[in-house]
Amino acid sequence: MAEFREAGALLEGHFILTSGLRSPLFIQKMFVFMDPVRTERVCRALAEKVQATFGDIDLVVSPAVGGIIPGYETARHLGAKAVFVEREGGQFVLRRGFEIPAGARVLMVEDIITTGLSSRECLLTIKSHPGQVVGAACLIDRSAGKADLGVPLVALASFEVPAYPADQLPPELAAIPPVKPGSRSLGA
Ligand SMILES: O=P(O)(O)OC[C@H]1O[C@H](OP(=O)(O)OP(=O)(O)O)[C@H](O)[C@@H]1O
Ligand SMILES: O=C(O)c1cc(=O)[nH]c(=O)[nH]1
Ligand SMILES: [Mg+2]
Repeated sequence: MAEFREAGALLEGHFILTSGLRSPLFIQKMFVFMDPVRTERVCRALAEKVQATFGDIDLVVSPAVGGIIPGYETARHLGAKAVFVEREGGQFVLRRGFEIPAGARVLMVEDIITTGLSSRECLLTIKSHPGQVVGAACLIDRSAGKADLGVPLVALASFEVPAYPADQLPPELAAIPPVKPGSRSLGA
């Protein structure tokens, strides 16, 4: 978390998350990923945890946009290849000629997990291809382990961050105009 704090990535306000939930805290991971040296440090640490938990990995698959940089950098430290899925008509698909070879030991790498919805969508797409999903990894798990991905998850940091349905906002949050920083449902 110190790396995220030092990068100025811990933002306070009123945020609309990709799940539609509202939160007073947003982790702007791109403020970490804009610094290659910092990104190397956090992803090396994640790769060490992954290696110790799952063993060798052949291929990392990440959900665009946020997962692309940590997926690539974590793969580099694992000695693996890295590809990503991206949204086409709202669904994650493997485009650009990327393939998941049969027999490959596959790791899903996400930047941040809140509800786990994006990770589950990504895993569903991965499982529609050959390859063996051995688990998932993320830099920050905002659910403190509550999100169920259906595969084992390794998180570099894990803590519970408040998030509320839009119709159950505490008054101090309702008083702030909301912003939506993520890329889900952005138009063409
Ligand atoms: O666990 P969840 O409730 O799904 O929330 C976490 C997801 O939200 C963010 O992505 P977002 O769709 O906002 O777009 P981005 O990857 O372009 O930042 C983040 O990168 C995760 O993918
Ligand atoms: O849940 C999200 O959409 C989300 C939360 C967060 O802190 N950072 C982020 O990029 N996305
Ligand atoms: Mg994302």
